[in-house]
Amino acid sequence: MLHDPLIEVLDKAWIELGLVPEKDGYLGSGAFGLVFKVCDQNGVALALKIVPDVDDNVAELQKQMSMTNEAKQKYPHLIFGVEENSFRKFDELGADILFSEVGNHYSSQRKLLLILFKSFTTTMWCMGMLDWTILSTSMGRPSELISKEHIFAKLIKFPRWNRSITKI
Ligand SMILES: Nc1ncnc2c1ncn2[C@@H]1O[C@H](COP(=O)(O)OP(=O)(O)OP(=O)(O)O)[C@@H](O)[C@H]1O
Repeated sequence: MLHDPLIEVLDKAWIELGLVPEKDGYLGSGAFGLVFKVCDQNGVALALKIVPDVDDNVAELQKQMSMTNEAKQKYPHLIFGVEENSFRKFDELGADILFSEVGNHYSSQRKLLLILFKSFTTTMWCMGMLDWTILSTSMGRPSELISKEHIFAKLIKFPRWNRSITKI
């Protein structure tokens, strides 16, 4: 039978932290570990991350714990917390850590924010083009119509241009 040190880390973490594994609880994997949904003894869902003891994984996990704690102090509503005293190191096997929330992991939030940001900049860009088109159409009209008032009348519909109207 094959021996996988990560399975041993998982077993030890469950026992030491008094956790109940969730059926189909696999949440995902990152660059250096696996994450599972588990429940504490009060039935509260938590995310358990385990890493194998290869390269600097264990040290990285410890670093992630301190950085998460620092970030949580600064932005309590944005960051998932780490459960107190949940970091365990199992010699030559790996380590674990327990995050206090299961939900939209920050990587999916990051993707959502990126999509929102891209749509926002595209909209702004299109609106800028629209303003520019209106402005150049106005400029192409007979000179008696190219008055500040005429352009103003067109641009006033676009309040964000109000500041630049004085420059016309
Ligand atoms: N608290 C959580 N709630 C729900 N899903 C989570 C949670 N934490 C992690 N996950 C899932 O597990 C995956 C791996 O998370 P993990 O923290 O190991 O990696 P990462 O943040 O993507 O990158 P890195 O390996 O660099 O830390 C995530 O992409 C996400 O799908």
